[in-house]
Formats: sequence, C-alpha cells, structure tokens
Amino acid sequence: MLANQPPAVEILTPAKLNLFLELRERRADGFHELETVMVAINRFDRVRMAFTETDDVHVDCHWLPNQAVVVHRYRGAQTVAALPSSQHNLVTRTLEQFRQRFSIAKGFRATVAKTIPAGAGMGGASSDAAAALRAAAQLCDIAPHEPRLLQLAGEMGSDIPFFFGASDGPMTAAIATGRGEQIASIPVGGKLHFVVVHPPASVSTVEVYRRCQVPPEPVSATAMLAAMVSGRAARIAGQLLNRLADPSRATSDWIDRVLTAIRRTSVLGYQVTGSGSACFGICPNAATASRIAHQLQATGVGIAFAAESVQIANPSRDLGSFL
Ligand SMILES: C[C@@](CO)(OP(=O)(O)O)[C@H](O)COP(=O)(O)OP(=O)(O)OC[C@H]1O[C@@H](n2ccc(N)nc2=O)[C@H](O)[C@@H]1O
Ligand SMILES: Nc1ncnc2c1ncn2[C@@H]1O[C@H](COP(=O)(O)OP(=O)(O)O)[C@@H](O)[C@H]1O
Repeated sequence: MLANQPPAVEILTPAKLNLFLELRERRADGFHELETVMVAINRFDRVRMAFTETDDVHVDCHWLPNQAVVVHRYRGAQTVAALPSSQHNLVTRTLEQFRQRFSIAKGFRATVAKTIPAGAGMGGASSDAAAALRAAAQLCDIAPHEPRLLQLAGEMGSDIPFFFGASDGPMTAAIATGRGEQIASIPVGGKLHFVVVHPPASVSTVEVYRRCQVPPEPVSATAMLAAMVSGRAARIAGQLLNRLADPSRATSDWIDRVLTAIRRTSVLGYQVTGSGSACFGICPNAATASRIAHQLQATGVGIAFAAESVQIANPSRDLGSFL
C-alpha cells in the first residue's frame, strides 16, 4: 500500500447452510420466531473498503470472473445473474445506517467481489453486510464487540449477527433464535463436509416466509445440537430439518429437480438451505463430497460444488480478514 493511500480493509466472508430450521410462532411484527442451526462454509465473498472524502456510501458489487463465467454459461448467452446496484445493496444500506449511528463524517467506498450465489439461501447479502460492518468498525477504530454494532447488525437483517461472529472467539456454527439475530456458538465436534447444488433460479425469502406454516408441535433443536457437538456426519444427517423447504419448493420446481438428483447419490442426508433455492447433502469426508459434486454437476440440475465447514473469526480477535 502506497504511503499516502488511505487505509483499506479486506475481509473474506463465508456463506452458510441451515442444517436445522424450525418455526415456533408468527410474531405480531410479521416475522417468525424460529430456531435454526447455521454452519459457515468455505464459499466466500470478498469485501474491500476504504474511507472517501465524500459524504456518501458507494458499493460496487460484482461476480468474481470464475463465478460470472459459470453463471453466464449456465443461464445461456443472454444474462448473468443480476446483482443489486449500490442503492439497492444491503451493504450500502448497512453502511449508511452505520455512519448515522456513529456520526461518521467521512464516506465509504466498498467493492464486493462475489462467489456466493444470490437468492440461494446461503446468506450472501447478510454475509457481505456483516463484513462491511466489521470493516467500518476497524476503519473508525470502534471496538468490534461494541454493543451498538451488534444491535445494528440485528436490525439490518436477521442473519447478519451470525456472520458478524461471536464475541467470545471464532465460531463455525451457531444456533440462532428470535428472528435469527440471537446467536449462540456451537462447539462442533469436527470438520463437516457437504455437496451444495445451486439451480439457475433464485428464490424470494419474503415470498417463502409468506407461504410458510408454523407447525402445531414444533420440533426442538436439542437432538441436532447434540449431533453437532458429536461431529458425526451420520448423526447430523438424521436430524436435518427445514420447515421452509415445502414453501420454497412451491416457489420453484427447480428445487425438486435438485432434491431428486441429490437423493440418487450416496449422501448421508440432504435438505434445502434456508429459504432456498440451493440444496445440500452432508457427506462423510471431503473425497466423497468432491466425487458426488462431479456426479451432480453432470446431471445439469444446477451448479454443484463440494464445501466444508469453516470458522468465522470473531470480530474482537481478528478484524482483518481470512487472508
Ligand atoms: C431464511 C433465512 C434462514 O437463515 O435465510 P436465507 O434463506 O434468506 O439465507 C433467514 O431467516 C432470512 O434472514 P434475512 O434474509 O436476514 O431476513 P430479513 O432480511 O431479516 O427479513 C426478510 C423477510 O423475511 C421474513 N422473515 C425473516 C426472518 C424471520 N425470522 N421471519 C420472517 O418472516 C420477513 O418477511 C422479512 O421481511
Ligand atoms: N450484497 C448483496 N449480495 C447479494 N444479494 C444482495 C446483496 N444486497 C442485496 N441483495 C439482494 O438480496 C437478495 C437475497 O440475497 P442473499 O442473501 O444472497 O440470498 P438469500 O437471502 O437467499 O441467502 C438478492 O437476491 C439481492 O436481490
């Protein structure tokens, strides 16, 4: 970095899979009380940010070339999956709120280089917003576990606190309650291996929640938590649940095609992640996940890749990046 260049912060921020998601009740504010177990996986967006002398926030959000090529080829020659412009980007809205909340006079310029599929239930927008908050805190010398930061994270999106990280150390997985903004880290008993398939269709989270039904007797996350602590993939496979899977499948017939293809493989278990459209299978090891990813890529139901659990470095210890 040149001597007179303003400081810049670069953070790699992961995607997530929901291994368990149960709805407990519909709230008066229109949100749903839920219990969900989320795990971070090694599919990253890269957020790079610096101050500007202007009085505004500008965000450039684009696909990393390899991901853009894959999306382009998959959707034919016409389009590449659209990403929101700066004014409609969750990163912009989050940074604008940050400047107001902490009375920051300077502006921010951020570039978001993406590989996390959008509208896939993998938390891409939430992850980018969490990384931008962490970068802004570092640029402004604000302690990362400052309570107002986590408060702002939860206000900007139910999944953002998960990606913002736990204040008591690195985290791989968490149980999230409330809207999803109350998180508690889970001590996972080992690395987890997955195959993820993202069809050429994105799903609206709002639409899926609009269609969802709270069950009369919600399932408890207790057995999934015990399975996660054991770290045994076969045990976790037996506890996979997503109460949003049915409403998600109703919004796009691509999801049933993906689930049918995954069902025909030797994964230990499989499910839709979040509100969809991506689905995942849990595998016993990395080699099996890689083999099944190639098998699924050949079926033409979507972009298939192997993934494994990763740590979200906690903001108080590592504000820098995964680099
Ligand atoms: C479904 C999940 C599962 O992890 O993730 P994605 O599939 O989006 O990745 C999350 O609940 C999505 O979290 P997030 O995308 O941050 O949701 P928000 O922006 O807070 O809310 C978007 C909309 O989803 C609905 N919503 C969200 C969370 C919740 N507990 N109940 C809801 O009903 C509401 O209609 C809300 O207006
Ligand atoms: N930084 C961002 N990256 C991707 N999508 C974004 C971003 N900011 C806003 N969006 C909008 O949020 C929607 C949901 O994005 P994302 O969170 O990645 O999907 P999901 O909620 O299914 O996990 C996208 O379809 C897009 O319209």
